[in-house]
Amino acid sequence: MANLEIGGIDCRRLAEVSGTPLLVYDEAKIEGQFAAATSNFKSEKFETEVVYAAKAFSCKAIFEKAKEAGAGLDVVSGGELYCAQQAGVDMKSVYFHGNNKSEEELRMALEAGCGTIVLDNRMESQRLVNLAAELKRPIDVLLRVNPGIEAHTHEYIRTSGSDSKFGISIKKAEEIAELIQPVLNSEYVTFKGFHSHIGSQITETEGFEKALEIMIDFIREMKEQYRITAGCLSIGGGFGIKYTAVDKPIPLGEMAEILARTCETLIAEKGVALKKLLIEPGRSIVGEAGYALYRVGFSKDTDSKHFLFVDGGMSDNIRPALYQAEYSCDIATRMGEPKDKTFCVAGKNCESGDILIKEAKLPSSVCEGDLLVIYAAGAYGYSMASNYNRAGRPEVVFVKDGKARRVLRRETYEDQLRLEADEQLTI
Ligand SMILES: Cc1ncc(COP(=O)(O)O)c(C=O)c1O
Ligand SMILES: N[C@@H](CCCC[NH3+])C(=O)O
Repeated sequence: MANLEIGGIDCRRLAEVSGTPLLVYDEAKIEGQFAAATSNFKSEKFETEVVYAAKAFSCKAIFEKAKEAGAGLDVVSGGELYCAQQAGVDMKSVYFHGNNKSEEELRMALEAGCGTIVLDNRMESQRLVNLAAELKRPIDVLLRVNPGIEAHTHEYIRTSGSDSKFGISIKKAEEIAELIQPVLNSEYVTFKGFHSHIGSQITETEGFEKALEIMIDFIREMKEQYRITAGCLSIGGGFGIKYTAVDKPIPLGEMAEILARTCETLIAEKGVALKKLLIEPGRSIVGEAGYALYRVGFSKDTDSKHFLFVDGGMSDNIRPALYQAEYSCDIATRMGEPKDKTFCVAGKNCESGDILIKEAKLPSSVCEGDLLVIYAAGAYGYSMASNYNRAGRPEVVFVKDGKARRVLRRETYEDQLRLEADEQLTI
């Protein structure tokens, strides 16, 4: 009976030291993914930049890894921006996204010296121009447009259909040109180009190639029809990873290379001068590097199911309940044993939908006290975790070369009570 090792460390030891549920990141895998993206996303025709999408997993330690890899940072809230500041990220490399940034967040970005705001709509464009003038702070902008591509992924994580809440439909060229006008007249805000993002967990190149073509045609149209020059294009993130044997993603490095080459061909064909191309991977950087370790508790048989309960659940990984997302798992303390029984792996949250894996083949010898590992748990698990049932968020450790470091400590009952208040409000 063997135990799973991550980064040269026995899982049982990790669980003994840190407790469970525990999120373990193999640092070498994170570094490998950053390197695959940055080294393959290169061109002699234009500048390139890899921007890590913080929403996939954010904490100071991962922001530091992005910085070391020479990647920029995509943030979508004051909270992510603040964390980036505290991690010592170069604010010039920060791209601030979001469809409804508050005035407070826009001020914060301007005051922090954030490099680029990715504008979403007309109201935001005018608001930013006014605020930048008031604060006398320079800032670059990209405008998010919606190329209208239906990506092959779950409907909740598609972002680019014509009714998406993000960006402005590419069909509304005149409206887009009008929206950019105040920026072009602004002393402080500089229009750099366009952004598009077609969805997430996309495993084929086709959607991205299509998006590139549509966006490059659009850049040409804006130049010819409206004399608006967009030197910069971000094609967003969304590169898929392998959750189960069904997923056959294109490796991130290959994807990055294909996008750079496709863009070179397209700009040559269409006679478009592009200064810079960006990608914004999130999931593909951290997803497969993350291992969720749970302690097995009780088990029970119902009419048609063998339930195996673990000490976490939808409060640390909402994805199965929210998107019917599928994962693969093992009993980390029984590696190599025959997987001869089908279990339904369920969490401990008070919700029937709190199922992590509907049908998992595992050794029938599994018993209370064993450890269960869910693979590819590094993206959108911790970042979408909640305190449902006052479950505390798990501890997070980074492991590498037989060494482990805690990067986020376990959330305690006391941490939660710190938010309690009993103050009379002056209304
Ligand atoms: C604008 C934008 N960029 C990047 C990403 C990162 O996506 P992913 O984690 O799928 O790479 C997202 C999320 O889907 C996004 O909305
Ligand atoms: N949170 C989603 C992806 C949304 C990406 C953000 N636009 C997931 O877990 O798959």
